[in-house]
Amino acid sequence: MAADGGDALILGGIGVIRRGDRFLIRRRPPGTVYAGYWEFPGGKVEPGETPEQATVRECLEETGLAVVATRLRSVVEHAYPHGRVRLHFFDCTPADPVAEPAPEHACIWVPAKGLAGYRFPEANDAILAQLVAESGSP
Ligand SMILES: Nc1nc2c([nH]c(=O)n2[C@H]2C[C@H](O)[C@@H](COP(=O)(O)OP(=O)(O)OP(=O)(O)O)O2)c(=O)[nH]1
Repeated sequence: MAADGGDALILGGIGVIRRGDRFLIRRRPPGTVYAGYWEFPGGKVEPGETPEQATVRECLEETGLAVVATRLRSVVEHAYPHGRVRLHFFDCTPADPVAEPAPEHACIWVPAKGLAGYRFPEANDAILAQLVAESGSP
């Protein structure tokens, strides 16, 4: 982050949580970079964690849902004004097939085709296009 110097690489673990044909997204809270944008749950990798462990931890913290990371979808590097990020996007499924996110987290389930209606940080562009392509929409 910036406090470490502008050149520090921010390592992130992000969960692309899918149930059926829908994905779980949340609005970034006030006071964070890209506040008000939508995102996949996730966050910074802490010392001693793998990106996968960080993904599972952050998904639980930010949604209340325990998830299982099933596949590393991609690693995306992007230079933002606030710093360079390297984001590990993991495909995830909720550990409990009927559990719902805790209401206080204000998460929503959105089908792939609906994701274009939400504003995400730029590093997500390729992933969002992939999800739409995989959904088989015309
Ligand atoms: N969580 C998440 N972060 C994303 C996405 N796309 C994207 O570019 N980012 C960026 C924003 C941040 O620079 C970085 C993740 O940081 P974050 O601010 O969410 O991490 P955090 O929750 O650990 O943050 P904090 O505790 O320090 O506030 O990744 C996304 O889909 N989800």
